[in-house]
Amino acid sequence: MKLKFTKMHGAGNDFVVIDAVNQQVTFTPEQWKALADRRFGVGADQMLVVEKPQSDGVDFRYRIYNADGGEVEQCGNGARAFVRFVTDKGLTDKRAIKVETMSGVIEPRLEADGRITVDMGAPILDAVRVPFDANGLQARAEHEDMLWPLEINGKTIWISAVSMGNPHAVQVVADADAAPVGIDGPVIENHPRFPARVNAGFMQVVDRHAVKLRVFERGAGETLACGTGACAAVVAGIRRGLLDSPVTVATRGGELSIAWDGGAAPVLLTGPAVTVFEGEIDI
Ligand SMILES: N[C@H](CCC[C@H](N)C(=O)O)C(=O)O
Repeated sequence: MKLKFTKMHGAGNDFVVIDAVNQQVTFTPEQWKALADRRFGVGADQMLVVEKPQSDGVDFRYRIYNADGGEVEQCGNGARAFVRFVTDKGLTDKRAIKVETMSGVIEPRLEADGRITVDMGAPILDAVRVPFDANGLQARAEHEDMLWPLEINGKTIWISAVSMGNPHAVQVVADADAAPVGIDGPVIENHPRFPARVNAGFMQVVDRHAVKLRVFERGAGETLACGTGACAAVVAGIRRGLLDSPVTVATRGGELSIAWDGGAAPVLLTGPAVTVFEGEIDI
């Protein structure tokens, strides 16, 4: 079939965005993987599929597929690209849009300055719901947080387990640029204590309102930015007593801003969303 798509990115985390309101899209994981391939396909970290809503009181549904073809629960940078897409395509004239995802309804908003703020909902900190198997592990309390030991490549790392609808393992490192993201990232991603696998965050604290972050993403490898990863890292940093809201997150692809008042308060993610080109592909 001929598939129309829009290539977009949010701080360098890049997407193939598809209007499934006006075209029928039912692909296999192999087809999603082929679309994401940077040599034989269009190339992207994730594919975002915009559909009519299934629930009342919601404007759209959007589905997220990783480069490995697997469907996942949430994508923070993708939520911003979604807003830019439906606005620019004239699929809505709203500026605050209710969109349902696999992990629930979120409400991204197009700001007057063109940036987009997404209410990502409250973080999930109960290990079982991340999901993280903590059985038999001895946690280390730090401020409000619980740090868990993981055996990785012959060493023990201490991680915060946080879900933003999707699972994250966040560790603090002295130097994000020097962190062994390519070596430890895949081992963390596939660690048996994360039954749904996990996104691995490497956070360097710059000051109480700024961090540098690299994320080895589940199903995509290291990306230039990870929106839910930035949310999870800031939540972990605030709970560890290392950060105060709001926090500027410097990623390799650009800056994100995260605000969180703690507890059951929502995490607010603000950042850019850019359309790169329109395309069509036979798939
Ligand atoms: N790799 C993630 C999905 C994309 C998240 C990321 N691109 C973001 O901006 O939040 C996962 O498997 O949970």
